[in-house]
Amino acid sequence: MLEVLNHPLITHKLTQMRSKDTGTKDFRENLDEIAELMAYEVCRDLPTQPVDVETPIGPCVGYELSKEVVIVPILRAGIGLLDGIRRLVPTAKVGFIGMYRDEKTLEPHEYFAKFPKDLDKSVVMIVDPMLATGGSAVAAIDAVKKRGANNIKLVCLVGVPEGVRAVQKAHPDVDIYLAAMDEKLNENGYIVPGLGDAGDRIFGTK
Ligand SMILES: O=P(O)(O)OC[C@H]1O[C@H](OP(=O)(O)OP(=O)(O)O)[C@H](O)[C@@H]1O
Ligand SMILES: O=c1cc[nH]c(=O)[nH]1
Ligand SMILES: [Mg+2]
Repeated sequence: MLEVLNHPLITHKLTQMRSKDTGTKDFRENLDEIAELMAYEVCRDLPTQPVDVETPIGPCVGYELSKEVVIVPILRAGIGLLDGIRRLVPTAKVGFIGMYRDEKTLEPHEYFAKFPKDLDKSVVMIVDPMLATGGSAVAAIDAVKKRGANNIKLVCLVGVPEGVRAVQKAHPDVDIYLAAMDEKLNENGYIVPGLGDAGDRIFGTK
């Protein structure tokens, strides 16, 4: 399943992020707001179970979330999506996977991994602003599957068809959510038009 949200509020904020004139503070704030808006859509099909509740007027059957949610940002840039999603799912647990892309080969390299227990019983949301070649996302999904995850959503801001195809080929069971689908990759593996290097723009490292 691939869902490209294309929501006017998200597109407006993403347009501000795309501008090369947008500084670190506004870039981060827009990303945080988009994460919250995306979370609302991504959570639409979370499983629920009936629960008996006594209101001040009488008994009723309500519904509560029946599975833990585990958010897994791909370090570094994925951190920019974490707080916005957690505002909507404050009980979510958080796992981390550190991944950098070799600038020449574009191959992902894992340098850190720490996950909560029971990934096999949870809905696992892997989050990263950029889905370029798809190498980092595929490797992150491999890592959580190795630890038992079987209900996985990949949440990215900007993707390209190459990256989506790579994830769908390696992990056809994973639902993919994008705020926008861009055109292509350039010769350096950057998304065109994209928004540049997300990690550098979030953390001011360029
Ligand atoms: O789809 P891919 O071709 O794998 O590229 C996407 C990855 O590249 C960026 O991370 P980067 O390696 O720049 O690390 P950073 O988050 O520390 O900046 C981005 O945040 C993704 O993780
Ligand atoms: O366009 C891109 C591609 C990979 N990583 C980024 O941060 N931006
Ligand atoms: Mg980067």
